[in-house]
Amino acid sequence: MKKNQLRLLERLAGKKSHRDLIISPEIARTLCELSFQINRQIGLLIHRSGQIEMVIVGTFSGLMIPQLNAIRTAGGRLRGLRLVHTHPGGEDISDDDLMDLLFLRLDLLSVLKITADGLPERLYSVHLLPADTAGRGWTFLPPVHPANQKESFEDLINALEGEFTRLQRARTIERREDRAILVSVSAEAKIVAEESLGELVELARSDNIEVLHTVLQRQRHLNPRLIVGKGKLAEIMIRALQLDANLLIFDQELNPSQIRSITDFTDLRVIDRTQLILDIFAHRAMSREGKLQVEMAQLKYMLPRLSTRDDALSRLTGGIGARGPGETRLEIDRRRISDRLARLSGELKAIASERYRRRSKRRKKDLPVISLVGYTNAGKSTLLNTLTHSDIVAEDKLFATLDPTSRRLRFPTEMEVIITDTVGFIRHLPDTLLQAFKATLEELQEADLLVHVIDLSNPAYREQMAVVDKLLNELELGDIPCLRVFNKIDKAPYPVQARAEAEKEGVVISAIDPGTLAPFLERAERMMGKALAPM
Ligand SMILES: Nc1nc2c(ncn2[C@@H]2O[C@H](COP(=O)(O)OP(=O)(O)OP(=O)(O)O)[C@@H](O)[C@H]2O)c(=O)[nH]1
Ligand SMILES: [Mg+2]
Repeated sequence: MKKNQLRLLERLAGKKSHRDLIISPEIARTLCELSFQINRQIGLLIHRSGQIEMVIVGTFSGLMIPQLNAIRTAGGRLRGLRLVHTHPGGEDISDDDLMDLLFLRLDLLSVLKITADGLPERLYSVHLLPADTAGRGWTFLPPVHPANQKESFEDLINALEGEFTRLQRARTIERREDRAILVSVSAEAKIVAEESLGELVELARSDNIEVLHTVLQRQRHLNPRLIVGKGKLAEIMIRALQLDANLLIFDQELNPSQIRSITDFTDLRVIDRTQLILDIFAHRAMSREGKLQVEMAQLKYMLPRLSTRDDALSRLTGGIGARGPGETRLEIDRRRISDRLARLSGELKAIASERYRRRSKRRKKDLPVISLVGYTNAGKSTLLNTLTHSDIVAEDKLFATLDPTSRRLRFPTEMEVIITDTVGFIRHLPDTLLQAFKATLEELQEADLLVHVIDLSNPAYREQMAVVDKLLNELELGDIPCLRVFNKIDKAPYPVQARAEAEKEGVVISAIDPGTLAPFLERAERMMGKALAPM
């Protein structure tokens, strides 16, 4: 580039364009002339006030827009910046341009086409819409010659911002909650993917997150970098903007580089299923042990993700300072986390041995133990409450119970047992969580009888049973006698069939109705008797 060209460019950077026009005709002309001479795209980022914030020189066919975080915004839903750039190649708005508009939430994006003698030919513009029309979240303005702009740009932007705000205000009654779009990208069968996404919705609700929209994308091959294709991601971003979402939750576990590349495109917080479950656990844990276990799981999840040098991480962790000069800060954090993990593991061991001591005491009294296990929300706590007239927390939320609770139970025949309630299982249970809760779950090995509670009213109850059976095996509990209890018969869609089916494998109850529990008590007692009989 020649010196005088460079000087012209530099001078552009200090200029102010007309605030009521997309671009001043004189500036458009200079831009076209220069772009024509150097045969590269040139772009201007113009603030809503008209101030030119940045001049970007690209290649013949492309323009790299740097991170915009540092540039002041105009305080609205849109970014307060418009991009006007030349296309020396002569094409109008391209797909890449559209992506920039969407991902950067620009006020507007324009392309200046250049004539054969290097003058402005037409200005092509596109902007986002507050609500989809004809299935699209953006619209094109009629092309005009820059010297012939009739419409007020300021009026256009004010109207757009006004509409965004109005729609959002109408939608937003309660603003304290997180507002999320849930995304599943899966190669699994449709029904499996749907069930899993449905469960993700329940998980989000259980964590007090408002679910605004769900996206199910089935793909045979997952995009390794972004998981979803770029076009799909763009669509999601528009929805997020229109619905005023602040959180994106993926049903699939995201690896560090995926989180990073997705957050490169958006300022939404991005988390995955595992983090959501960890978050629920973090909110629910009551006992000291539970809290330590959850913290351990969270740190373990975070550790491998610390190697990404990206502020995505600080969004991911909501606090841990990830960015520093070079790797130094990260290294320290990493070490600090390792230290903390070591301390946690020590404390947890101490608690476990204390529990072991208590347990041996209980053993001396020789009360047999029944442990309730099962998928989350199956009705374990409800059953324990009904059986023992207690009122431990049982609610229609996933993972209502985290801390194990024990109660005494007297059978009709006077046999006395201890009955314990445990944390529920779920498909894709994060491994870090399973590891962290292993100590508590190992207590299940002391059980004389496992009672596997199943929610018969859930269409996916067969899969849920399989998930629980698999986890029980993994925890080496497969050898303990197990009674299947099919619960919620009152709510089952086809009760007669369901009952016939279930009674082949276990007993059928409705935990909210004490009158239905007799077959369960009888069978449990018989199995206990057998289990306790001397060999
Ligand atoms: N209709 C009906 N609802 C039930 C029955 N048993 C439990 N529920 C409801 O199902 C929901 C979950 O019950 P919980 O007892 O909390 O389930 P849980 O297995 O302890 O769940 P987590 O602790 O989250 O793993 C609650 O809203 C219960 O009222 C039943 O037999 N019939
Ligand atoms: Mg429970």
